[in-house]
Amino acid sequence: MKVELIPALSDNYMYLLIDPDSREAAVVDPVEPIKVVEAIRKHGVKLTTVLTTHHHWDHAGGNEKMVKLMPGLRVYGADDRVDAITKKVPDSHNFKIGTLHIKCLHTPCHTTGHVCYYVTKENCSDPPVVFTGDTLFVAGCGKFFEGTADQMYRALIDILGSLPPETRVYCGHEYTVNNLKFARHVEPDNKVIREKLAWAKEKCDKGEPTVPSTLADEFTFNPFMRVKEKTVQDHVKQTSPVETMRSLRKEKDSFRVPKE
Ligand SMILES: C[C@@H](O)C(=O)SC[C@H](NC(=O)CC[C@H](N)C(=O)O)C(=O)NCC(=O)O
Repeated sequence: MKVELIPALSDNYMYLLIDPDSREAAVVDPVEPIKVVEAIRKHGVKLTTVLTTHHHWDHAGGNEKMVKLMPGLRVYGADDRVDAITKKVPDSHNFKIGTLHIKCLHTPCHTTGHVCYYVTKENCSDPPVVFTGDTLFVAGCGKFFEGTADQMYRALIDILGSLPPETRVYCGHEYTVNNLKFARHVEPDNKVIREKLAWAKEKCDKGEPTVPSTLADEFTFNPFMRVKEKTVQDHVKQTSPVETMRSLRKEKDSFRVPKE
């Protein structure tokens, strides 16, 4: 399978997901539809589907225009607030884009109707991919606008954390440098965080994306995926992983990112 990353707005990512066998494609969170149409033309694929992670304008705000530009598109989401939605998916709902299998994973917390899309292809050596919207970022997670620490723990650790470790993570925003500065504040002695931060700064200086990461890597540098680690728990003076999640989010909500 192929994933084309399309930058949008100031720090959002849209993704074109292509099944190379059927040339059928889906787009994730097409907030700038004209850019999506250009990408479809470039790849010569047939766009059939919009995958919406959640209802926020910077993710679902292009759906109406996308459907006007390409009538007949199926628009998936898990929230009645998603613009132009045609299919409200239950948790674990499965469907296909050509020969690609898509599994909808409900991850309520950033918004109540947030959904991640997990994609696999049979008899294919490519690793699986997951589109995580504003649930999981590289080295961070979304704010708990409509949910709780228990829900984010379930989303990050129980649901996303039990996918295969090699799964590629495609998230909704480029926040990696700021997230890693917070991660370094939480675990100043974690060498992996410092190395990833140096790498991410270099990528951003060159105008290149830091996406995708892998789930295995997230467990090494993402404080919100590391809530079972003693170093992270000690930082927030907690001993339970869920309380650690709650304290980390509270601290990050008011964290002043150092300039450097
Ligand atoms: C409503 C819509 O705009 C969002 O929810 S965006 C996701 C949100 N982002 C921010 O609050 C801005 C972050 C800042 N620009 C940065 O670079 O970090 C969010 O959930 N962010 C997660 C976080 O940890 O800040």
